[in-house]
Amino acid sequence: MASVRLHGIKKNYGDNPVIKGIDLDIEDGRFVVFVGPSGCGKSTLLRIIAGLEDVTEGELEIGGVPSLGVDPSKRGIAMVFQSYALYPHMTVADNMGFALKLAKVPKEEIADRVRRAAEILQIAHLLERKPKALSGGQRQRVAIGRAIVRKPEVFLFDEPLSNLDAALRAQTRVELARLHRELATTMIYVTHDQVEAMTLGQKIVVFNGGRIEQVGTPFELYERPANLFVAGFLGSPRMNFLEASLVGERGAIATVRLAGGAQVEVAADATNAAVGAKVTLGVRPEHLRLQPPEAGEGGGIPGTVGLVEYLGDVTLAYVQVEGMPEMVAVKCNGGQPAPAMGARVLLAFEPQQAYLFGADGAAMPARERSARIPAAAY
Ligand SMILES: Nc1ncnc2c1ncn2[C@@H]1O[C@H](COP(=O)(O)OP(=O)(O)OP(=O)(O)O)[C@@H](O)[C@H]1O
Repeated sequence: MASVRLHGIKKNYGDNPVIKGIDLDIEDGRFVVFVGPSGCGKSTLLRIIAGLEDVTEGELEIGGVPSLGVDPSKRGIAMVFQSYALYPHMTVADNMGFALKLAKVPKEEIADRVRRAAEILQIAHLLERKPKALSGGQRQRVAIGRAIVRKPEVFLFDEPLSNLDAALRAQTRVELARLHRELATTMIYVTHDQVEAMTLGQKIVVFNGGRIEQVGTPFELYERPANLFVAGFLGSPRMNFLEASLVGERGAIATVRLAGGAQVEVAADATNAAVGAKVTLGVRPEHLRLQPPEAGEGGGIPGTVGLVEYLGDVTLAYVQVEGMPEMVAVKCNGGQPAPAMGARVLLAFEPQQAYLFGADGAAMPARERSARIPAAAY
């Protein structure tokens, strides 16, 4: 097991800066997920840790040892790729033991380590098969087994589940979490799938454009996104954003006016923003309630139901906000009657469940929400 420390890491491909200064501490034994949109540099960073890419600038320590320039085979890491990269002419057992054979580990020990890894992954009955006689999920387990037998200090996973169908992805996700509990080894996992990130990561690192947007537990990132990017990245459908201007603030409750004219309250400390400042109101689809328009007393955002999607457990209603171009997504409990298309409604929400972002995209702090963060995560 080992910690991983990145300091001031930059990487250019020619004139193109793809990693723009990364500082990150990964504690020993943690499961850390790198997540972000395509092209944000997360795979490049993983490959830098693995020693498959040079850096332009910066420092890397694995287990407290400066590791840039150290040969990949000497870094104590094992990497599992999206393409399983198994040797087709070798049996599962030979595939799993191949790196040990190259390292001249005695035969009996190789057989022993392969057998133990195969038991952990429940593929002991497949050891004599060739890869072509395996399903995609089984091949992926062999690829993971090949990493386990090397007893690495750090596992690196680069989108290992993307070639599996949805059901198998879900099952393998659960197995990876179990594997991490059993081995208690540091694992760094790259994905663009927010469900994988939320379910596997003890710590999630959200990347965008070669930079880190936020680091936190799944709970922290979902409940307390630092900015518009993180707020919009995690959650499906994503958080609704509505342009607004600040009317005033009292006792950490801000009042904002939407471009369409509606005035609503948000639990946010807007004392650093001027009255009239442009802000963005953010509300997650599950925090909105559809009310009849005559319920207007308590305030709300008037609109018209433009589209209804019945998904079984939930129904999604998309509401066209009055006087604004935006459609707002609302998650309605599947047990409730579906709202009618074309119905006029008021969108209501609790001030504590909404967010306010300044003109620079940063979230304004909210005392009430912070209090809901549990002390110990995971
Ligand atoms: N060998 C290379 N030469 C030049 N540019 C590269 C090279 N490898 C990656 N890039 C560029 O670096 C950027 C980051 O790529 P990277 O693969 O790290 O992104 P990613 O976040 O992992 O995306 P994806 O999820 O699509 O794999 C991209 O713009 C990519 O085009």
